[in-house]
Amino acid sequence: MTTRPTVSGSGLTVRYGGSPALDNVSVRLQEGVTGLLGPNGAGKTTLLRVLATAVPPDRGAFTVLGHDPGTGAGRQEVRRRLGYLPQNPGFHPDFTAFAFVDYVAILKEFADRSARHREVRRVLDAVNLSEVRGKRIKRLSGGMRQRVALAAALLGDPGLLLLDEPTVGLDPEQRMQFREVIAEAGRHRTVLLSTHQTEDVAMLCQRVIVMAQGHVRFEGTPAELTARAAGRVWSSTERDPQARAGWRTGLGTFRNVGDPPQGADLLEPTLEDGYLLALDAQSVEAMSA
Ligand SMILES: Nc1ncnc2c1ncn2[C@@H]1O[C@H](COP(=O)(O)OP(=O)(O)OP(=O)(O)O)[C@@H](O)[C@H]1O
Repeated sequence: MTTRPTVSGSGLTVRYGGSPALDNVSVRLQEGVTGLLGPNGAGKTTLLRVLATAVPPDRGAFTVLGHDPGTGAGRQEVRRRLGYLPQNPGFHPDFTAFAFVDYVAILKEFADRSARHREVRRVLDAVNLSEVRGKRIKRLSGGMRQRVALAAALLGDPGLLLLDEPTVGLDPEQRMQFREVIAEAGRHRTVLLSTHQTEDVAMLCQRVIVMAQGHVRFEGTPAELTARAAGRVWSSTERDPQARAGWRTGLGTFRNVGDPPQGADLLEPTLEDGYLLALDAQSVEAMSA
C-alpha cells in the first residue's frame, strides 16, 4: 500500500521506574485491522495508551492523520479523530445502552441534542444493538456490553480505533459476532486490536505486530508471520529438549517449534507457531539476519 499512514511514530519509550514498558518502538499503521499480539506485560496496553494520548511518551514522537499530539492543539485534533476501547471500560450498570453511549457523546462534546441522539442511534446500529438500546447494561450479555463500549468508541466516526483486548471473556459465538463488527469497522478506517487470541488475528487482521518486553518483535502480514514457522514445526512422541517450545497435543504426541532435528516429522505451521517463534529473541535475530 502506498497511502499515507494513519499513525506514524518512532523511538516511543515509556518508563514506569525500572525497565521500560515501551522501549524505542516504531509504529506505522494504515487503513484496515492490525492485530497487536504479545504475552502479559509486553507493553501492548502502554502502546495503545500512548497512541490514545492518555500517556505521554518519555521519548519519541508520533503523528495521527498528520497531527502531532506533542502540542496542545495537535493533541485536541488527534483526540477528535480517535476512538479508544480500554481494557476495562467503566460502565454504570444501571444506565441503558443508549444512556451510556449518550453520556460518552456528551463528554465528547456533541453539543446539539438531536444531532447527538442521531449519532448515538447510528453507532448502536453499527454494532447491531439497536433492538436493545433501551435495556440496562446490567441485563446485557458480556458480548453485548463489549459492543456497547465499541459503539461509544465509534462516536464521531474516528479515523483511528484502538481496541484493548475486546474479545476477552466472550464465548466463541459472541467472539465471532464481535469480530464481524470489528471487520466492518476496519473497512474504512485504521483499527489497532490488542489481543491474546491468535485466531482473532488469523481471521480478522490484514497486519500483525508482535511485542515482547517493550519491543516490537515482528511486523508484517499474518501470512508472513505463519511463514516464519515453515520447516520449524515438528511432531515427536517424546518432549524434544531441543525445541524452543513444545506441548502435548490431544493426539498424545508433542508439537514442537524451533530448529528441528534431522529427519523430523515436519508439520504445517500455524500463525500461533509463528507467534511463538517471534517471541523468541534468538529467532528474531535469525529473522533479521
Ligand atoms: N501504570 C503503571 N505503573 C507501573 N507499571 C506499569 C503501569 N502500566 C504498565 N506497567 C508495567 O509496564 C509493563 C507493560 O505493561 P502493559 O500493561 O503495557 O502490557 P500488556 O502487554 O498490555 O499486558 P497485558 O496483556 O497483561 O494487558 C508491565 O511490566 C507492567 O507491569
